[in-house]
Amino acid sequence: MAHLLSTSLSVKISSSNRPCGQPLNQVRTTLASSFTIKTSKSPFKRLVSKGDRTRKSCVVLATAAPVSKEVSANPRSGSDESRSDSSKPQRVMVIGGDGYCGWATALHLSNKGYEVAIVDSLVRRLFDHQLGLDSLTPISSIHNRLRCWKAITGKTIELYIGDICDFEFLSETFNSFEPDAVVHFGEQRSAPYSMIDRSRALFTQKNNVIGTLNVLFAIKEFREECHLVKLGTMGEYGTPNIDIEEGYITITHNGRTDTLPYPKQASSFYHLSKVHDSNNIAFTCKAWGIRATDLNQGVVYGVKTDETSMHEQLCNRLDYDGVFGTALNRFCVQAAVGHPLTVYGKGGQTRGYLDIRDTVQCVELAIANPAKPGEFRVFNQFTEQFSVNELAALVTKAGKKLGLDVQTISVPNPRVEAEEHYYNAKHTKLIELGLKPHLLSDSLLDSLLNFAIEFKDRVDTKQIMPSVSWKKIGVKPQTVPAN
Ligand SMILES: O=S([O-])[O-]
Repeated sequence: MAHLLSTSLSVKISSSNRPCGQPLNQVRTTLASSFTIKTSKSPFKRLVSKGDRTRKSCVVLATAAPVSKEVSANPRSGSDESRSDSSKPQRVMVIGGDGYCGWATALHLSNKGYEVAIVDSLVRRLFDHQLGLDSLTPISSIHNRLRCWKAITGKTIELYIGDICDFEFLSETFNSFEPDAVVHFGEQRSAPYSMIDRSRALFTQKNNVIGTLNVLFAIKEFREECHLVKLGTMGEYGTPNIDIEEGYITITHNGRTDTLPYPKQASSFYHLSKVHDSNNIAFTCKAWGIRATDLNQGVVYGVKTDETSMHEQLCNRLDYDGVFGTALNRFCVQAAVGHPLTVYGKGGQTRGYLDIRDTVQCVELAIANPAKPGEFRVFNQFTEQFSVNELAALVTKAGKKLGLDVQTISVPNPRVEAEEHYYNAKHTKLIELGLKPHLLSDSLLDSLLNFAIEFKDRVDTKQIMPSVSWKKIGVKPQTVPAN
């Protein structure tokens, strides 16, 4: 692969691409350590020729010259023979395509024959640097990932590096790529991160809400037929003492009946940002005729997909820390290194879960079956419900089979949440569209545990315990985790 790595790259860094007021020179320094950057103000020359389409020239160029020639030869080719319906979207912009779900999704869609562009500010990698965290798995730079993908499959994924909160950048990106669908993963996605301190709470809500608003305005202004597939969260609903419906509930009140948005009871500044997004999207569907699907996703586990397993440079990230790590992934890594599984409080917290292979399948299904103009669809995107105690028991059992001595401890719950509660959430709409779930099985747990064992020398056990308390959030900037 070495020959693929030597091309020099030009990247536009948007001046607003800075979390928590970080000075631009710090961003440059961080990024410059991994690849060459040209930061001249003059318009960047695209290396990717766009054939017969005239496009603005000042967005990104992270694609290498030899790749671009092939792109220009067939700018709108969707190579998947199974997708013959020309009304289906062909060009998909994956915002946040360098992240955990975004990367797996971008590769999956590219493999399925969609023309894919990744839009990402790379701020997720910066969070790791700032908080002293790291993925269990070594991950390649986005540029090397894309070169590797091209080398293996012959498929090009375009790359636009910048911040969607910068509307000028987003407009250029939209006009350059001309998406038929936008999959929006580009949000700060950690509840604990949003509860670290005031500046992270503000960053989360500004980044998420304004980013989504900009996407809505970009669709209205430049691509009104474009279908927005937005990653929401099951956490928007909270844990009500009644069944959770998919987005809407029909209520009879004082003799009158209406179907209304399902009540939202978010439990962190992050979850609240998703509620605000849902409201903004619903409103613009009504007011402007935007077509949108809100995917209220459950907790994602797993790491491998068909595509990310093709080469080590395509490997996805796997977070096990107390800020970004998700429950089952964290437990598997804890079991692999002999750390007791950290159950928060009583462990009766129940949520919907899904395998990352189902995340990519669900997004594809949503794109292939778009919402109608003006429709705001909501799908609950998970396949099974588990309590934290149930997950701990499953990991203990699977660990035993591999000869691991797995213990569980209850740690004081850093969150404010019900630890024992009713939970029954509907999740039929994606199944109706054809989702074939990968349910949590012994073999998946085996493979996740073996994966964690393979990389266990990379584990920094200081990252494992929760370090962010919902109650202790304050205005003073916090440095975490400093256990
Ligand atoms: O890449 S993310 O979603 O942590």
